[in-house]
Amino acid sequence: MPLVAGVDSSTQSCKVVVRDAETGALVRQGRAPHPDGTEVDPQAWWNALLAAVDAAGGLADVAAVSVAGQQHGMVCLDEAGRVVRPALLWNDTRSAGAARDLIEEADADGTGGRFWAEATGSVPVASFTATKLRWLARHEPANADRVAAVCLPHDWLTWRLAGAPGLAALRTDRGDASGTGYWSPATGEYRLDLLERAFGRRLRVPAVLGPAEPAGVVDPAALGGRPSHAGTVLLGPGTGDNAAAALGVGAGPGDVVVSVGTSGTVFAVADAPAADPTGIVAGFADATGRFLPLVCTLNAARVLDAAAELLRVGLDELAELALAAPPGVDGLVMVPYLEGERTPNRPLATGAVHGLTLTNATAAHLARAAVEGMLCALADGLDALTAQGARADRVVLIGGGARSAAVRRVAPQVFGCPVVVPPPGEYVADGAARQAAWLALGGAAPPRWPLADTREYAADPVPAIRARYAEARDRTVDRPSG
Ligand SMILES: Nc1ncnc2c1ncn2[C@@H]1O[C@H](COP(=O)(O)OP(=O)(O)O)[C@@H](O)[C@H]1O
Ligand SMILES: O=C(CO)[C@@H](O)[C@H](O)COP(=O)(O)O
Repeated sequence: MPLVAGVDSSTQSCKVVVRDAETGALVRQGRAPHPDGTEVDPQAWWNALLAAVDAAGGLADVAAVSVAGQQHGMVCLDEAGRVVRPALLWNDTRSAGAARDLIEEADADGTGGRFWAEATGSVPVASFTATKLRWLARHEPANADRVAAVCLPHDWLTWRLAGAPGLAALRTDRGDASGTGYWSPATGEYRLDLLERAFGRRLRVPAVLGPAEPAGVVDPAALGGRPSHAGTVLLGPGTGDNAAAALGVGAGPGDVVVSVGTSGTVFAVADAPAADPTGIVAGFADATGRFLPLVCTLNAARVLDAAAELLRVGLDELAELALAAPPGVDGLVMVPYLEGERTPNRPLATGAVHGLTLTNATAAHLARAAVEGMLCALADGLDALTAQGARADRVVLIGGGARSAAVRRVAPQVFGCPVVVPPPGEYVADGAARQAAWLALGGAAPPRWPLADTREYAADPVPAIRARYAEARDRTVDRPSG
């Protein structure tokens, strides 16, 4: 029974699972926190990875390991492989102006969105790596001059596990490459002309591997003296966290996955690439050789964290409170743009509460307004995804926020379709482990791992919730600058 490991280096923490490669049975797991903030020294991710590996009982008995990670983050390396500056994360909005410039520069007659969607599958917003490179070139020229290579969080961690053997050894996969803004899911090729357009010159980028192509082997020295496997430990190509989650839950036709993590994401596996010129749906690639049209919001689980903090309750109590208020919250609406927003593209927006009255000024109403508002933003994403051709027979709900009983029960009312919730787990790390198992066992497809004990939540849709939300969303103003 070979064992494999999967890593999820996500925004808030690093999670490691060790599973049986053939059956998928969970053997052990561990986690370690990441620092707060939207720019992070990658060394903190490496330290957390080692701590999570230790908490998961080490890698001495695993045959292969794959790393999945938060998408888009800009990790810049100099010629010697040193990190040039802290990485700018997917939720750092300082490059919103750069995104706007890149779109405007693409075409004078206002069709820049179409240009980018056709070239890279997506229209750049501040999350995308290309916009961060433009920001760096314009705002930190001395740092920009030192950059020799750019890669993503999961690429860098995979490279560190391989012993950081020189820039030529950097590897990535289709899923994460598709979030850079300079790789085309449709052609499977880099668009280094677009990287040059963003940054002013070309940079070394990681080679893009196929779904089960090894990225190398783990360097025992990289693990800092921890016991290592007697044989070699294969390194998988890894992938972005959403592509890994699709693999982790085994998303099939008719499944739309909704992840309520730091980001809120709505995505499906597709046979053809997407190219949405409005930029609402990002046309990513998946981790099996197919495609992953995806909508991402900046505000998801942390909206619940903020509401709990505001009401001075824990997350379970917040859910109880929310479920004590009526659907539609007697007219109270929360527009949850606490970090600005990416979908819709409103980087300067702030959150707002609309419709406060003496009737609905209670803790329970506010708790439910937070849950409904966060889910309505995701429901807008679900509409956009189905408008692009995705079939939504059911929603598979995952991420830390899916642990909330209120999120699980309110979701079918807002989404208007049944919601399937797998047991609480680390589905991104599981997807990475399943990729590692694919490498370890070989074959044309990843091993079949059953998704046991899912629970279905059904409820009559309450269209008034979304109607009121849409009205409040469009009345929510941007933050004054300065
Ligand atoms: N019972 C719960 N109710 C609501 N939110 C929860 C609950 N448990 C965890 N969370 C939230 O889940 C989030 C972390 O989710 P996770 O999917 O691990 O995020 P990420 O992968 O982006 O780091 C945290 O913001 C945390 O507060
Ligand atoms: O930017 C995106 C997707 O485009 C985010 O989904 C990031 O990949 C961060 O993921 P989490 O840490 O929230 O899982």
